[in-house]
Amino acid sequence: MRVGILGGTFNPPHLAHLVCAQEAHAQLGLDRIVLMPAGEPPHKQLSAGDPSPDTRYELCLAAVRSDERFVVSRAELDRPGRSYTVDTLRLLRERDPQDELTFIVGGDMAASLPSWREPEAVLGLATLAVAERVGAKREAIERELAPLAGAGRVTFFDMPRIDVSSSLVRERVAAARPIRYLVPDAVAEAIDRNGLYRAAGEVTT
Ligand SMILES: Nc1ncnc2c1ncn2[C@@H]1O[C@H](COP(=O)(O)OP(=O)(O)OP(=O)(O)O)[C@@H](O)[C@H]1O
Ligand SMILES: O=C(O)c1ccc[n+]([C@@H]2O[C@H](COP(=O)([O-])O)[C@@H](O)[C@H]2O)c1
Repeated sequence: MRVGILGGTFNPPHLAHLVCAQEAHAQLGLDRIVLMPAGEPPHKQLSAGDPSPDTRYELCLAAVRSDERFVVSRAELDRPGRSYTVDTLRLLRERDPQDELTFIVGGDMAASLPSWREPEAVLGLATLAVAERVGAKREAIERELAPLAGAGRVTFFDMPRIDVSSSLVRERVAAARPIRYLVPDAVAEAIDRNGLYRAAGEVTT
């Protein structure tokens, strides 16, 4: 099976995550997309008031509920410590050695691959599929990744530019502005029902 993995903090999942995954699914001929919420994001600091990993998992489930192309994995939530992608890919490879793995990232994340844990091992385990996103230029990303062994396993796909981020959604909720259409309805309902993001958290990077 050709499996695409969209890793993220999903704090919360939004429209651009789903469009990104959908375009990878369609353009790269993937059979299934796995949303992989990070238990402890390797490069991001969550703030104290942020929802728990389990709540972010529930938000991901709500986001993909009625779409049979998507599943949500608990692999990184059930593993203690920082959620390094290389560990996740090794686990998936061990579980299903026949699967062909594609790790999907937004262009902004792709350029940072050299600073990830064992970036060359990541490229040995999976194809890296990069969505082109505002501010992320293909040539700049290729230049950044060229020195890595396995750079030939980086592929690009197009997605409509969607200037939505989890930070934007959080800021809008904190400012009592509507988030309908920026996130799936079930996610907006869960955010509302659980009173998430009402107090502005410290900005994460
Ligand atoms: N608008 C977008 N267009 C394309 N890719 C995106 C977009 N938003 C997020 N992604 C990609 O989705 C993956 C998971 O992102 P993440 O969960 O960190 O969301 P985020 O919106 O970037 O979060 P935050 O605003 O909190 O930094 C990353 O690979 C990221 O590059
Ligand atoms: O493994 C690493 O060193 C590493 C460093 C930065 C990001 N990642 C992964 O990239 C994905 C997107 O990251 P983020 O910070 O946008 O949620 C997510 O699955 C992270 O675990 C992984």
